Amino acid sequence: MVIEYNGTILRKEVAIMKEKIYRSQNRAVFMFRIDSEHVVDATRTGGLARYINHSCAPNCVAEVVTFERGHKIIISCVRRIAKGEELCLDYQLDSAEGQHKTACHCGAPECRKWIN
Ligand SMILES: C[S@@+](CC[C@H](N)C(=O)[O-])C[C@H]1O[C@@H](n2cnc3c(N)ncnc32)[C@H](O)[C@@H]1O
Repeated sequence: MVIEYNGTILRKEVAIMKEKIYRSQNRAVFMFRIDSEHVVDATRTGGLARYINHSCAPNCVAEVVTFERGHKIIISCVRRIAKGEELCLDYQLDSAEGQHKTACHCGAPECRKWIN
């Protein structure tokens, strides 16, 4: 394990509402979808894991561990990581359209060009 993705677990509907509020406040939004019904909101309560960028050839993977009393998102490495190397994840975001697409700058030879 490298780090846990901390934050507040929200139902999907609440997360959608909160995201609108954060955007209206020009706040950067940090959210991680656990499953179709739950999201971890790290915008105000999260730790350093929220700053991990996307890569199409990541050195880390995020796994959702489900407990009786909730969920945890555990980030582990998938290969040896050199000192000073940036941690990165494949966000595996649903594909977006038009202006909602974000160009990927991961620089990997196998880059898919978009993060969503
Ligand atoms: C969870 S934040 C990652 C931390 C962010 N870079 C920061 O400085 O706060 C996710 C956002 O970072 C940017 N990002 C992350 N990985 C990227 C990539 N490979 N290419 C382009 N933008 C990326 C996108 O704007 C994305 O919505």
